[in-house]
Amino acid sequence: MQSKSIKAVLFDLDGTLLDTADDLGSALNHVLEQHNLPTVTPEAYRPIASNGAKGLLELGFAEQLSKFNFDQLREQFLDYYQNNIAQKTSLYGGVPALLETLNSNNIAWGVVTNKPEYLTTLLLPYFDEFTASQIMVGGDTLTQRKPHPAPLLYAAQAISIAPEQCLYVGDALRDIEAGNAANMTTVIAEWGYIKEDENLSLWQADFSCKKPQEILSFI
Ligand SMILES: O=C(O)COP(=O)(O)O
Repeated sequence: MQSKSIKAVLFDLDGTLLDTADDLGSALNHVLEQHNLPTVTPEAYRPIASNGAKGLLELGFAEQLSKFNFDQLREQFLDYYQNNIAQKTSLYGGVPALLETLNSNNIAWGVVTNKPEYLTTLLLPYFDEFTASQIMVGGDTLTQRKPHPAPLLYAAQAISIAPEQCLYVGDALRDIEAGNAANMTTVIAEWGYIKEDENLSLWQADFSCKKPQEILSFI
């Protein structure tokens, strides 16, 4: 590994390190079934999976949404998800090897997600790889969440690495906006939940990768 100025890698979680879409989709379909509405296919929910409970409920309920109490739907969704959080979720191929290489080269790494902290704390222990993570910042750890840079700046400070020496890797525009605003080097995780017609060149990321291992070339 070449020695450049990058000393830490911070990652988005859903759609970047973990493929959580099918457990999120199951939670959505459970709520839809409870209300006798048609369920949603993986092809439809996967590109939305990074948008959390709100984005998925908006997709599934569409124009029916206004007929329901949104907070109640969200609670049903989160209850089901919490109780079934790691049924189908897995690390993306190449992620374990990437994290292993970071560990063996003493590159600090951690997670900055918009997923609520209680769910993230519940999910990460299902995967031994996260024991080496040095920081976890959830969507409600601070009052601001991505695309605001505050969670990223907080993570960098917690691991005592200057933001300019951090990479931030994510699969959503809000990840790249947050990373750029935090003065980090930003990388698009193209293997994540990105719509087919998305024009990634408009995101203004520093780099874009098709596979997790490619991230090592920036370090
Ligand atoms: O659950 C969410 O809201 C999205 O989570 P992410 O930031 O890890 O993509």
